Amino acid sequence: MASLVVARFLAPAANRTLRHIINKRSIARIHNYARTLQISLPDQTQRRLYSEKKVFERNKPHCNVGTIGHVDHGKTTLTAALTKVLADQKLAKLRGYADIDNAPEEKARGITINVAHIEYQTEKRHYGHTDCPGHADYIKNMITGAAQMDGAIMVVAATDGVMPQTREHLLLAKQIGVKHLVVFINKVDAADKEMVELVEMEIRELLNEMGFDGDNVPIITGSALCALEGKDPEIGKDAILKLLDAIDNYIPTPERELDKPFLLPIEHVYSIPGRGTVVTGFNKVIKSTVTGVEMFHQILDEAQAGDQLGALVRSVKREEIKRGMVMAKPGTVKSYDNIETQVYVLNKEEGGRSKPFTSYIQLQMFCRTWDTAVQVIVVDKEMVMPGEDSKLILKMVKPMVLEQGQRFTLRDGMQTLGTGVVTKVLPPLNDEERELVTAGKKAREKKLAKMNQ
Ligand SMILES: Nc1nc2c(ncn2[C@@H]2O[C@H](COP(=O)(O)OP(=O)(O)OP(=O)(O)O)[C@@H](O)[C@H]2O)c(=O)[nH]1
Ligand SMILES: [Mg+2]
Repeated sequence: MASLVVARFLAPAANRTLRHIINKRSIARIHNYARTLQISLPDQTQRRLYSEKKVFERNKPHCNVGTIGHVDHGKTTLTAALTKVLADQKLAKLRGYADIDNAPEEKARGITINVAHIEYQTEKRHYGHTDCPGHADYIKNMITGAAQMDGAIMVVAATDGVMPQTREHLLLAKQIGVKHLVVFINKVDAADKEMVELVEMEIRELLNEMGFDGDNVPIITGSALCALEGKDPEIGKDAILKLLDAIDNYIPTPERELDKPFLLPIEHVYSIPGRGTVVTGFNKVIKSTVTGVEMFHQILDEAQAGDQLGALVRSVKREEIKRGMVMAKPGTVKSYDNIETQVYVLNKEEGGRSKPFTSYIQLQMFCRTWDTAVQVIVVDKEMVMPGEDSKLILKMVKPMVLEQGQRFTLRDGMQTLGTGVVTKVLPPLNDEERELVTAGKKAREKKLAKMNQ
């Protein structure tokens, strides 16, 4: 029966009617049928599908980058400008500013709230680009966005220079594991030359201070707005081309760990394919099968580590899956609620708190795409001062999928408190400990007072 369907699908592949009805879904279906039946599609059909750009062609290395930096410095404008300049070379589809910041609240407030994923290519590589929000209220989204980057594009407006989230984003990116970055000094149309030079010096100093190679990180100056509006090519289009060149050459193509078991932190619920995959997290294990994989709405023959993957999963309701869960090969991941960590606590200048803290402070822990409340136990000392590196035990309100060596961020309300790495997983919390972790503030204080008597 199934083969009949395929035969019907393929036979008229050469005629125009089919070309019109070919859409993403029918192509996926054709591919999946073909795969299930272990037949290869005729060349002609393959070519047709590819020529319609509906199937992802893995003919260049893939690299994940993205824009970070202080609010209003021009990250989204730059993202749009990158697609514009590359669209002229047929290496991208133009994505306008309003198309990237497309949520009603983003439009109304003129700021980015959610990260946006964009794709483009250069001659050298295929890029997934994540445009992050700069506003301090949306650092949470920035952390998730940056966690996917192999390299970052730090945007600094020449009119403002280094601002609080310039520092905070740099520090977070570094701690999350983004080792390489290039800098774009934007809005040079609105600043004089001296100002631009000063800002460049300031950035190099900051980069060195934060442990990046400040003397050698490429810094490109230009105007994203001019590039987007097709004005003043010297600071517009040419600057964007220079930036792309710096990205191509300064951010190395990452070595992907292709031999490790499949693991996909879920960012959006949508759909993806694979075989025998499990969606897990939040104490809940859902078994399912991945029936198709795609990247940027194009079908993949095969997904790899590092892809911006979309997976179609069979018979799982949308409401059952949430951001923060992970998809993984059965039996390869575990969740924990008690861990030992090494944490660097930010000082005030780095956007951290000004006062020390002691055991039993409740914080929010951010990791991959999830976040959860944790209770902190300070080990080996009374209290932790801002700017200190400390061993902390974190007791989590709910078990989360994690592993030793994993990096995370700790936040206290709207403030980033520190960043760290999981050094050891500890035995699960007992009932008493769990009660203390999940209790409200008053009940916790009461319990602690009793314990100390
Ligand atoms: N003069 C000038 N203005 C620019 C330039 N690039 C961006 N802008 C303006 O700066 C403002 C902020 O730009 P966005 O691209 O939204 O900034 P952003 O960094 O994405 O902001 P958030 O995502 O909210 O942090 C907009 O009004 C842009 O038009 C530029 O090169 N020159
Ligand atoms: Mg933006």
